[in-house]
Amino acid sequence: MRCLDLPLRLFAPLVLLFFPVVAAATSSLDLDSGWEYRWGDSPTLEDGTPVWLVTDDEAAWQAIDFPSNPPGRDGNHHAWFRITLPDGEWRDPVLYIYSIDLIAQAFLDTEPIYQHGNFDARGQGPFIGWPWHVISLPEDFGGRQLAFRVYSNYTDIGLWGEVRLMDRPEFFAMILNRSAADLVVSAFCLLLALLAGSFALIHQRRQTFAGIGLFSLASGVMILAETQASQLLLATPLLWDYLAAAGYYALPVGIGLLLEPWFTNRLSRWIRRLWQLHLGYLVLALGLALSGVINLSSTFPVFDALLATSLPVLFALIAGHLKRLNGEQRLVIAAYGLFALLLLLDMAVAHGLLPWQRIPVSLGALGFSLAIVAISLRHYVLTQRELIGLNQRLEQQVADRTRDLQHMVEQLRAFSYQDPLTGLKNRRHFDEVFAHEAASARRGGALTLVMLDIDHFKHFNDLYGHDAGDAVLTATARLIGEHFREADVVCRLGGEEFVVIMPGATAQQASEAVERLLASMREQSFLHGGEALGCVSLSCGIASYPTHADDPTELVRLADMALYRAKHCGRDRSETYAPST
Ligand SMILES: Nc1nc2c(ncn2[C@@H]2O[C@H](COP(=O)(O)OP(=O)(O)OP(=O)(O)O)[C@@H](O)[C@H]2O)c(=O)[nH]1
Repeated sequence: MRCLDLPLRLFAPLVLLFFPVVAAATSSLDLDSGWEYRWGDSPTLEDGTPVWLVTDDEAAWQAIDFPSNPPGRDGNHHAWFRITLPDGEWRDPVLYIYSIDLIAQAFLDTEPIYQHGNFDARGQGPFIGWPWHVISLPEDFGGRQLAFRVYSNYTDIGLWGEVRLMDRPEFFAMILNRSAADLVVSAFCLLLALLAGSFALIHQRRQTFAGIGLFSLASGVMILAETQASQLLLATPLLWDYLAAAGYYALPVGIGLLLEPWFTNRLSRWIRRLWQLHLGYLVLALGLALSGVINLSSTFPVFDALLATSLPVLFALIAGHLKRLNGEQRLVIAAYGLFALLLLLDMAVAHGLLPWQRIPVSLGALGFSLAIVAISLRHYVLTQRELIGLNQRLEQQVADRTRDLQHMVEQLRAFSYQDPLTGLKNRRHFDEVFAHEAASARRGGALTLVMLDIDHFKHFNDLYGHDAGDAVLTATARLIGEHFREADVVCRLGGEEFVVIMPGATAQQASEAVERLLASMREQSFLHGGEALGCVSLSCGIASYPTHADDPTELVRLADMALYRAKHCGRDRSETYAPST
């Protein structure tokens, strides 16, 4: 789990496609042959120089290709490795090592030149992380002996991964080039984690988003922590290893959270148990390591064994139920399958089951994140389409409702101008139409107003009752309407009083119409409930513009005066306004 780069032969084309910067070339020399090892720890001379660096006990040293895990460990926690450095032309040379299990001292001939970790009096010390190392060398190192004193109570002992001679600028370029892709992937995963985490807080499918969020966070943190450039950002190797462990251990928890709701009872219970087991291990292992009970390094092999078991179990469990899942869910499982495969390969390299090579674990994380993003984008497009459809339906509904509302408003408006008993227009309508006709008459034209009032209506009501009075009002209104022109506007002013606006009519024309109406009234026999109601008469007052008034608005008052005169003169008659009245 300590290596994240690419097995170049397999993945180089893919990586070049995504991350061309990774392919920058470096010239360097791998020290992967010519080593010797010796089990145990060297005694020291009085000045502290290890005896094994100065004595010539050649038989005690054994040849080994790479300074790691020599045969016959037999419970040994100490080993020494040495090599005679080759000649070469270097400018500011360094020795790059990735990495050391677990702590070590380096000597050039007898001179101590580097130390990783602290050795106590017994030559032991705690795990302080798995960083890469860069050891400065003098330019004349050719032919000199480089030796490592190593302590490890871990499964591996010695140097690990790569041991390479190079110039310092090339070393920096290599670190940056190797890290660029991982930094991008890590940022991508962390961004996805942030988005999924936010959705988990507000969305209904909380567990799904929590699973995606945790998985992305775990991958992002793990990749960032294992990226070689992280050590340049913050030289705290143990902290980075804790973060890498936390991310690594949390991966199966995240995927378990995501997968659990996709399956039914029994299967989902098994998935829950698996992720809970991993969560338990995460808390226990990191808790014990942080509290100093165990070394963080010792938690990795146990987790690797746990994951190597739980991964096949998980895939075996879900394999038979894939048909029930939809395409998106299968895509997520396929992406996780690829990621899991890379994790297992990386694990195999870390435990020496496969030769040293860089496994593109970050590519697995990228694939998973891209699958999630692709699914999210698809959902976004579908939601957008639904929204557009919904919007159109909504607009249609709003248009329908607006039309209904307008119709209602028109109806209400009509009602507000109508007298409900007689069906004639009411006083409000009269006021508006009269104002309009008066203005129009003022611009040139005649206008006549006729006021009509039923005679002794109070008495009538008293005699026949209010309902009979209503029937007479309705019949009278109809009769009035029948005796005037289309252009005339008949309104009920209130009570038993009516008015007729006659645009363009003279007083004479109005008088003739009124006389015909009065004659009809006299002949009209009113009925109510089958009962004859006797005669009802009308009194009328007429005033005309410009004959009787300088201003048309005067007509209301003048017609009213004429009506008063008609009443006064005995009712059942019509009077035209005369100035003397
Ligand atoms: N049935 C009925 N009666 C109404 C209505 N509106 C007003 N009235 C009655 O009409 C009568 C009007 O009486 P008055 O103003 O004294 O006039 P009148 O009795 O007709 O006397 P003159 O106008 O002088 O001939 C009152 O008794 C009102 O109650 C209505 O909508 N229906």
